[in-house]
Amino acid sequence: MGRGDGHDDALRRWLREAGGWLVVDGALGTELEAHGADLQDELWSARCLVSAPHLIRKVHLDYLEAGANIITTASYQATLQGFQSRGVSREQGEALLRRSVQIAQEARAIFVEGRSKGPYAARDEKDAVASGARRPVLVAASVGSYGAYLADGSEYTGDYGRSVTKEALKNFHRRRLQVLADAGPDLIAFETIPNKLEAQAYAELLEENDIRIPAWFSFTSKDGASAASGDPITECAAVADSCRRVAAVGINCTVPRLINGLILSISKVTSKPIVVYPNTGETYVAETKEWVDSAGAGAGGGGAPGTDFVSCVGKWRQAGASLVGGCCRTAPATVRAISRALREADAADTDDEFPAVAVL
Ligand SMILES: C[S+](C)CC[C@H](N)C(=O)O
Ligand SMILES: N[C@@H](CCS)C(=O)O
Ligand SMILES: [Zn+2]
Repeated sequence: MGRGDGHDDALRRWLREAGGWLVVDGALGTELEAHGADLQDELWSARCLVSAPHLIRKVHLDYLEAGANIITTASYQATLQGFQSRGVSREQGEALLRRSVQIAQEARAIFVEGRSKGPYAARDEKDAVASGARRPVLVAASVGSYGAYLADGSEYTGDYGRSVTKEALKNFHRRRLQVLADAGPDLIAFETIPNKLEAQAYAELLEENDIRIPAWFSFTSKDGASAASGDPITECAAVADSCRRVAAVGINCTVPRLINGLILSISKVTSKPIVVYPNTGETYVAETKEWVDSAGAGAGGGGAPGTDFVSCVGKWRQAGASLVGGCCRTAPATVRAISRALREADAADTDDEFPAVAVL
């Protein structure tokens, strides 16, 4: 198992300073939708970079207030090629990518400013660290997979067809990745990766473009043993493990019941931190861009997404996850509950170390 030689140190340091775990935010796209944004569009959430940047900032802020340490930008489905097919020039497209990072940075600035003045402002730095009030607040630039750009749900199948080679994937992502990295995020989140080929393309791009911002690789799975394409999850995670630029490896937008087994499999091939942020367990129907419950019925559109999986967070932490959040259809309430569950898992751990002794 590879150990990073510097590129993953920042994330390990943030984790150490935070006491071992960090809370990732919840869904961005579906939460924008819950606030009334229309994502029935090939650009999906990236559409809001033009139509509703204020709403993106609000959702980021809601997650920070709910306890997220990491907010993920609205660039998941923002690609130069996607923008171009809508008549957006290359320059304007690059500006929108940079804007996605700026919006998250603005939300962080507003949050940090409020935190230092609010009623719970810690009296000094020592108090602040002890109370968790100074946990890091980080911006992760989202890079959605090629399948996200295709807008046909293929981030959940990994079926890109034979003509899509590793070189083609590298060419597709290269400039977008560079623009996002140059915008100065703290992390780069390669999300919803459905196959090994795309992970290999990302790993090579990180090296070739000398991207020094710590990245995480996060895969989707439908069966708990492999990435969505059928490539064994251990092989996919091994690609991430062997790239010194990758700071964490994990799973997102996958049903909660598969997460524990996937953490255990990933931990067999890497000692890098493990990130998990499942969806609510509903299924995405690409044709209608809607979510249905496991029985195939409509998932209730704007209804409050569940926080059901939160009872598993302690178990996931024990299995080896150190970054935990939510993906599609989760909400700030989910993140608040995750944050509480992680604190409780810590407390339970401490109780184990110092068992109560009735009689001395
Ligand atoms: C994470 S999925 C729900 C994003 C939307 C998808 N790429 C589509 O355009 O249909
Ligand atoms: N960060 C993205 C992931 C979609 S699978 C979002 O939450 O919209
Ligand atoms: Zn998702």
